[in-house]
Amino acid sequence: MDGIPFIKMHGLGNDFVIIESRNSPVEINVALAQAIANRRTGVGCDQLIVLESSDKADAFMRIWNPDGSEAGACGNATRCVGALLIAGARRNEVVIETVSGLLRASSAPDGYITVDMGEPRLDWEQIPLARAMDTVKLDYAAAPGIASPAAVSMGNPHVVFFVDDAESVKVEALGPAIEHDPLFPQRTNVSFVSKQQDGSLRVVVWERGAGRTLACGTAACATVVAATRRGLVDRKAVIWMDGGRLDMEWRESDGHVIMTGPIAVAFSGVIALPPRVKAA
Ligand SMILES: N[C@H](CCC[C@H](N)C(=O)O)C(=O)O
Repeated sequence: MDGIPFIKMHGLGNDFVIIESRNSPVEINVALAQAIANRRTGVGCDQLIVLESSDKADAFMRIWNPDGSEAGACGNATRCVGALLIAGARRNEVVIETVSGLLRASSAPDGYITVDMGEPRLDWEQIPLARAMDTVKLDYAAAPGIASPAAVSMGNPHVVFFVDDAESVKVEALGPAIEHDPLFPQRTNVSFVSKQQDGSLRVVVWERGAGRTLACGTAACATVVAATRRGLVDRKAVIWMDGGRLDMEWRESDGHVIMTGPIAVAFSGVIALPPRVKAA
């Protein structure tokens, strides 16, 4: 039976099916992406990642959400792909091309991976928003006490709400309405953030096209940028997501957002394709 080999990896529980398509191209379409990502009838993942050939990087990383939409960035997956490419290339740093630009991944102590996620996009048209607004504090309210968020793009749209207690936000109730609000023409990822006693930031995420996830790397990037712009942190932050910790910096020297965190391999396998049934 025909099949597509894959490896399942995750970063803090944000999990990915990764398909190698650089040598023998694998044709993925919306229906196949949805089928693979389906947690009941497929392999199941938060994003499907397809590695394609690139003439300016070690690989081009294509990112599919479980709803079949393509995403412009995926921080935790970039760490996982970085680890795979570093192992294969026997180098400590690799370059990954995405639709949003070139990202550099490098090995860090304790088997962690550091990714330079590039510069945030901060203009309302770059998020994008449907109308001109100050992205430090949007003129937008989602619910009582859930208002005036910041907006940041890391190559994908993020809206960041600062709240008293992120863990008490009803994410599944609020997430879909915010994701689909007409203010966000390309929908948006949604983060709820609260500052903790020790100065770290607790972040709970509703992802565009994926729903609630245990972690989201680009949300962590958007959060450190938004929190710095709002005066809550000074460019560096320890971010605690449901799945664990990310160490973040919005670097002053070049304005790039740097993320460091763990990755893990779960298993590998083959996605079985339906037998080619010949028409009678
Ligand atoms: N899990 C990913 C984000 C996926 C973003 C995707 N949901 C979108 O439509 O932008 C991360 O670690 O950054």
